[in-house]
Amino acid sequence: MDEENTLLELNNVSTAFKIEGQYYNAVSHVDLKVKKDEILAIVGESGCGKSTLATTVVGLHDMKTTKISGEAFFEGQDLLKMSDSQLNDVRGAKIGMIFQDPLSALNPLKKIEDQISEVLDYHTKMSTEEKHNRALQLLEQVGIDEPKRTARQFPHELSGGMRQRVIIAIAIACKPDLIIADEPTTALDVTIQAQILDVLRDIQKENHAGIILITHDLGVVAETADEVAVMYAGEVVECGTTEQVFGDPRHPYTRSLLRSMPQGDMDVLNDDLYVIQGSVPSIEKMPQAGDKFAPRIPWIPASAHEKEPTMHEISAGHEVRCTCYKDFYFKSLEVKDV
Ligand SMILES: Nc1ncnc2c1ncn2[C@@H]1O[C@H](COP(=O)(O)OP(=O)(O)OP(=O)(O)O)[C@@H](O)[C@H]1O
Repeated sequence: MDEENTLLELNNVSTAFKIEGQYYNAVSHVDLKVKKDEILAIVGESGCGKSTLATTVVGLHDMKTTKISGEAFFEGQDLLKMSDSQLNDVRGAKIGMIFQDPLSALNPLKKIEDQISEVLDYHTKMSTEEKHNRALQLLEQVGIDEPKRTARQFPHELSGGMRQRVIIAIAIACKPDLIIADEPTTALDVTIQAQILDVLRDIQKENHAGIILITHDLGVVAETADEVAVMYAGEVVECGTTEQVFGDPRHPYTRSLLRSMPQGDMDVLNDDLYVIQGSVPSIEKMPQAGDKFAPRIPWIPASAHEKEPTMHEISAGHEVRCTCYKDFYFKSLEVKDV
């Protein structure tokens, strides 16, 4: 791992929410690195803690009901120790954020240009003319055909894809070093999704930014990401390059996810789509110790799991949690073999 290129380094990050007087972990002991010029995808089913991890990094939790521990070094400073005003300076300037629902992220009462100017006002000393020119340049950069027209419009006058482009324009307005995109294409149809991903990739190349792309869409990951971290029940269960994780998936959860998508996990029979047994437990019901995925693969004997699962290096940079990957097999195959 090239330390000089590391933009963000998470060490042992945990986030717990207070529910009826008790704290429960939504994110547990996460170690991750995001490098310059790279897209790290965080994948997993709904409820695995992907968004919580992202909002933890940028300090968007109500600390009256949230406990956060660990370190998140960004350009040498621990984001988790920053005051609100320090975080306000970082968010929008050095870290840009793109969230799932572009309509709720935009102010319905303000014209697009004013919304872009707002972030420039907060973080730069640009003149009115400079801001105007920068807004048009940004709209062009994110692939809007008529920047002047769009600049004068309100969010409701734009299509979903256009709104998401505007959100990206706002997120990159100050040329952030890191962009966090949480399900940026989920609300969009497939053609528009591909265009938005192209925009993100272009920006990453042009600005040399690092991107954290949160998604449950493995197709998007395969096409876009350089590195992948698979999360289950608040933990990273497998990480590595996209080639490593998709080409040689090891953790039972990763293998199940890949097998549940068309053309996934080619080394196993794929004539029918696999359905992962059960669902992600709510945080109150999450197993507190042992392999959290074990209840969903009950045919694997308890002795295959570590009592306190740790990460194991399969090859340089490719890590998998728990030793159970060595004994895992798909139950449907067992049935077919009979
Ligand atoms: N503010 C909160 N208070 C209590 N529990 C929360 C809070 N935010 C999230 N959770 C719980 O934490 C767990 C992780 O949620 P999170 O949204 O991070 O998952 P996710 O993988 O991003 O899922 P999705 O794709 O649906 O957003 C879930 O069980 C969720 O219900």
